[in-house]
Amino acid sequence: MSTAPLPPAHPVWDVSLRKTLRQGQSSFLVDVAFRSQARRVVLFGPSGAGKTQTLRMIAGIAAPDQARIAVAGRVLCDTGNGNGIRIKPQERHLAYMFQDYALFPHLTVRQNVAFALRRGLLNPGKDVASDTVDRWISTFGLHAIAQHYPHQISGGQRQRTALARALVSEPAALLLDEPFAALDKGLRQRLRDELKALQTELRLPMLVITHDDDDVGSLAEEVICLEAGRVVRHHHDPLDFLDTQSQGRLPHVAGRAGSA
Ligand SMILES: Nc1ncnc2c1ncn2[C@@H]1O[C@H](COP(=O)(O)OP(=O)(O)OP(=O)(O)O)[C@@H](O)[C@H]1O
Repeated sequence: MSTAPLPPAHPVWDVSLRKTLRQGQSSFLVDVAFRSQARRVVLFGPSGAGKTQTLRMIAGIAAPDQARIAVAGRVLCDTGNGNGIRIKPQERHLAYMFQDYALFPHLTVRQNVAFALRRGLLNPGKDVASDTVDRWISTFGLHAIAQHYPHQISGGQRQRTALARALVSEPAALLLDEPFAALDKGLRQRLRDELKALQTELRLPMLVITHDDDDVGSLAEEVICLEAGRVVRHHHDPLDFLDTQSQGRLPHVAGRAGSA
């Protein structure tokens, strides 16, 4: 008897959202929908395509006009369901890493990492005891700089601190906005490899925004291309995406190799 695996009950990413952004006389419509079973998905598109706005609505820090958003089987927002579901950002259990990392400048590396575990309104103390914080400080090799402030550390160390801070609360998924944009080329590739290895170990769903092909090549299982606020292509194979990109860069495209 054949034992074909059952299809998974829920897609990892089930996103359908709409929002009109208005500024003065101009407006911009974000109308994005995609479903994916992949754990490492890249949202790719030129500047102004609507990538950050999409991520902000998934995270719950921007409110869509209409949406149904479910991540890893949990419905986070459903405006079409009776009174509607809009889970608060802090209750979505998603970690969001901003383009500029948004570390707290007046807190040390250790305090920044511990921030998500604070109770009440007080910032964590400099020597806050926590096995979880220790684990992430150690995973990202931050021991030597744990008592430094963000302005005293390098770009790569800032990025690692931001990732440690994102992971310390054991999120259900990781949302990363241009995680490597602020780094130089060599460091970028090293941190991509580290991030991929970590994601593979944790099996944590990860949605990454980028307009860098190399991020796609290193990280993506699937690629969703956004232009002018909409999904224009969904590549289930990142090699297809890279192929399309390289064809687009050729001065004269005579047809794909192997095609008639
Ligand atoms: N509050 C707002 N009011 C009106 N338009 C806005 C507002 N915020 C963003 N936009 C517009 O929405 C569009 C999408 O912006 P978004 O930041 O999502 O782009 P992006 O794809 O992330 O670009 P980048 O790669 O440069 O970060 C842009 O054209 C931007 O000007």
